[in-house]
Amino acid sequence: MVVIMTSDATEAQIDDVISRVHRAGGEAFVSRGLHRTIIGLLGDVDEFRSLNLRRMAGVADVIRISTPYKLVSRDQGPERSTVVVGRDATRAGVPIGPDHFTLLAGPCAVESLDQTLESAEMAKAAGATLLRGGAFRPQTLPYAFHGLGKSGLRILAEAGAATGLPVVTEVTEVSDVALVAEHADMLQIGARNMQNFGLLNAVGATRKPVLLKRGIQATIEEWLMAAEYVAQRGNLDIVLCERGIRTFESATPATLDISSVPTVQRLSHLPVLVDPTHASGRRDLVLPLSRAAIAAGADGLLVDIHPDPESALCDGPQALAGPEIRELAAAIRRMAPLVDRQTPGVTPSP
Ligand SMILES: O=C[C@H](O)[C@H](O)COP(=O)(O)O
Ligand SMILES: C=C(OP(=O)(O)O)C(=O)O
Repeated sequence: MVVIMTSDATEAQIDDVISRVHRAGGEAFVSRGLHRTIIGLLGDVDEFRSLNLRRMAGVADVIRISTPYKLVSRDQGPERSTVVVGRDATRAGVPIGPDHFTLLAGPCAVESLDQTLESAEMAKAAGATLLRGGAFRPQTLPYAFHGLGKSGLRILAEAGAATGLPVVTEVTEVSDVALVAEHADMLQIGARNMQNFGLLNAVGATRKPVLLKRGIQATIEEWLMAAEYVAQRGNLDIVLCERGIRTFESATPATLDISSVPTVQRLSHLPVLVDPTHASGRRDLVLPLSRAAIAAGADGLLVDIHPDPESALCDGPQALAGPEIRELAAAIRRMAPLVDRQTPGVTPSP
């Protein structure tokens, strides 16, 4: 069962609901998003029914939800959520949600200040409104480049500040969450950590938006359950990212599950992006997959770019450079309006 609070509910009204639930022997998990606060209830449903929660001040609705994930379920309201990244006293932030098409781009790995700055400028010129780059990088091969760590975070933040783009980066360890949250506007949980429950709890306890990639072998339900962990810790600012799943097909590292986009949007109110670069591992497939993602109704794209992919320390074959980025920008410019999306970073065609 979930309690949906009105958009103007006060802290005292939220506390009253929690106290009433506790007195009935239940547990209450408060989750806060941009437009709504939801309280997930755990305990005896019949007991909760007798509490008349719907009549309490600040309560908009009380809903019984049949899915195993409650706070991220679409059952709790018809509206899809918008998550705003990088909002503070001086910046309006970047929306990711049903009205926009948001491009996140940057180098798969932060390698140096020059490379990151150049990538950030390329990303911005292509209409990206968020800079994504890796400082802590999980890799199958222990001898591969694992990122610059803390200095990579500083470089990314500097490139973000220089270009005015809020930054998104992966966190792989619970012990690094506070450090990464200090430097980044959005915390990425990579595919390999989608079911690292300690990490999900830790990012859920921050006030930073979370980008949750689908696990390589995860079903949609497992993915949404992972999102529920983040929400249950209080953070409803979650954006999902489809990045392909492992199938018998070996032509690409993963098979992009494009049907997950409308499926997730039917099951959950959370925004969903598509990452065509990690799914395909090949630059020539990024544009066609991006077009498919836009047409399928994705809320945005996450793509790797690099000023000189041949010299990239990792994932060069999938990184877009100058001409491909311009093609991608043109495709977004043409296609996003056809699916009723605004593209704030994209300059309209003359
Ligand atoms: O996902 C991490 C990197 O981008 C890289 O593609 C991972 O390579 P791996 O599949 O060999 O770990
Ligand atoms: C490593 C990445 O992707 P994934 O976790 O989807 O493999 C990434 O986005 O940098």
